[in-house]
Amino acid sequence: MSEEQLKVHRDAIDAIDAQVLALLNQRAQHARTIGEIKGSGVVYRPEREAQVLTRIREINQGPLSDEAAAKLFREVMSACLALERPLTIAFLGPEGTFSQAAAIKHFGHAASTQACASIDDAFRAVESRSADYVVAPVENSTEGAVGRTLDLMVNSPLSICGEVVLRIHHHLLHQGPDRSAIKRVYSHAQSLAQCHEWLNKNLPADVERISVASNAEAARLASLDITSAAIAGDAAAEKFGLLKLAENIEDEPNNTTRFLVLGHQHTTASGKDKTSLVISAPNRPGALHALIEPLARHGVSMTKFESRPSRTGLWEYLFFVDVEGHASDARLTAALDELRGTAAFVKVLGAYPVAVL
Ligand SMILES: O=C(O)C(=O)C[C@]1(C(=O)O)C=C[C@@H](O)C=C1
Repeated sequence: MSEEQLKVHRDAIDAIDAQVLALLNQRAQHARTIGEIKGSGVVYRPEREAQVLTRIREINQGPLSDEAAAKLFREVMSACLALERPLTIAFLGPEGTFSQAAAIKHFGHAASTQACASIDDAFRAVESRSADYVVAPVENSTEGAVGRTLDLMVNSPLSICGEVVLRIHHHLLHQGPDRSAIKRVYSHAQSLAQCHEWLNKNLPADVERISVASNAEAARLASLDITSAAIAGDAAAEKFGLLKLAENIEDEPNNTTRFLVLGHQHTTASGKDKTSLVISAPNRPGALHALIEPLARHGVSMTKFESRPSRTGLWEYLFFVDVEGHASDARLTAALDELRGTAAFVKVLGAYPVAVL
């Protein structure tokens, strides 16, 4: 292609960029006015964001993929929302964790992220209103439930207002290119478990595996010592300037973590929602069946069922249940009313849009 031909297309791109920018600023102006109408009310509207992103995917005609188009609009909405009021999102730190990556995936880059020392601290930051929302891991496709997040939700005044699904890729990170220098590998216990087979096959048996509070902490430790390596993701590799000696070492190629977004608001229906509940049954035969039966009878589909010891009585259990639909849907309201009559304890943890990205 000649320089002249390139110029024709670059001039066209310059002209289009000017139009796109003018339109984006018009959009931002509307968002700013919406912010004024909302006044001191809640600015972040997860149901509306889900509708905007879903519509973008539907009307996209390419050549951009639906995913790429939705990601661009994710950032556009993030910048528009920041004009109404910038948001602060608490996550399990330090900087560079998958929780931070999930927070940015969901809220875009215009939101500020606030690293917390534990999932408990991240909940507390929002409960005390020093942050607006918390993004907390709740389940991993290989390792199962994140018990601490489930336990915290039982007593927290916060409600779930969104979910984020993140593909997790782990890498072996090290300061230099020489794998034989490695005497120990640091990572979060869940990540060590998710890469267990790879470690068995690819590192000598005497290389110690040490679990630490987070993958980012593991990367920080590896950046201080040539005999240490870490298992962590891209963000941690970048932050601590480490080399990827092996990429995508997770045993399960579809390794995915689901995170929940919690805040002080109740989300209205978006058209494609989920509701999360925690319920407990009296300790007698058939009690569990009695809990589930009203859901089935009212045609409510369950997408998750997880049990946890209740911590209040020996051999008593709490059941974490996700169902399709919004808590305000007629079928769900009827099922919930019946459940409240039979279960020892029922709490709606939140009703929220199904993840679009
Ligand atoms: O529709 C709104 O309520 C807006 O504030 C606008 C907008 C957007 O940019 O589209 C921005 C933030 C909200 O979370 C949802 C949507």
